[in-house]
Amino acid sequence: MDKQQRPVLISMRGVGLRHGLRRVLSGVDLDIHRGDFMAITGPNGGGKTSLLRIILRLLRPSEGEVAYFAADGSRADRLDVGYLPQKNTIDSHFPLTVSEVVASGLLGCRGMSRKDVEERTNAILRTIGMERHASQPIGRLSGGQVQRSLLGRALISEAPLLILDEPLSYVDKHFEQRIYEILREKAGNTTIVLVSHEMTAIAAMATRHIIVDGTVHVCHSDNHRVVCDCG
Ligand SMILES: Nc1ncnc2c1ncn2[C@@H]1O[C@H](COP(=O)(O)OP(=O)(O)OP(=O)(O)O)[C@@H](O)[C@H]1O
Repeated sequence: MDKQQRPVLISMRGVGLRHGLRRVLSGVDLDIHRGDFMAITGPNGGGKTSLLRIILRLLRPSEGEVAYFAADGSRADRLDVGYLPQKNTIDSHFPLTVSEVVASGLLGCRGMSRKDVEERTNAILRTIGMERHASQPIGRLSGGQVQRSLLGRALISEAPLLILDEPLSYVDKHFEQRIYEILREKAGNTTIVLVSHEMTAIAAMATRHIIVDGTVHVCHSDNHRVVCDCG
């Protein structure tokens, strides 16, 4: 279905962000439609993570409005979302196992039995290739293994919206290919918003491309390929 016909999921109008005197984002007008695969790139410090955090309502914009919409077009208070943050916010001293970190992605899901949670967790551990590390404390993992675990946490609820901030960070080339497979499987039936500096493979999968450098530049051409950050 053409993007114009798909219902809007998230709408941003006149959104801006300041940190103290420093202006990070201004004049952001952006609609994210159901089923979009939106690839976001841009220079370091351009405001990509800030934009995602505003979309997630983890950060309040200094001006403008962010609205969520249900499938029938009515306003929604919240969205079910799987989120992979750019920065690993897990305290390495916190006594959590890989399984527990992955399963924590189900905390907002009601009505699941312990067995359901266990089965879903085991399935995701296989998806991210971390079955052998299931009982290992998260603090004793490599950077790439933590990243896989956090991706598992984002995927486990099978939320209709997936927001991934630099999912390719720390992972090896083999798992990078696995991430592309996962994204191909999800694309179409999940709305994906993904930030990356590595666009070669992702740009070919994405249905929309934007560059964030203090504001949002939407690339309209169907054949557009984002091959490098704008400088
Ligand atoms: N909590 C904060 N307090 C003050 N300034 C901040 C804060 N968080 C981010 N910034 C500033 O906001 C700007 C945008 O940061 P952001 O992390 O959104 O950029 P980015 O495009 O994701 O960068 P990168 O590509 O390096 O990950 C940067 O100049 C950063 O220093």
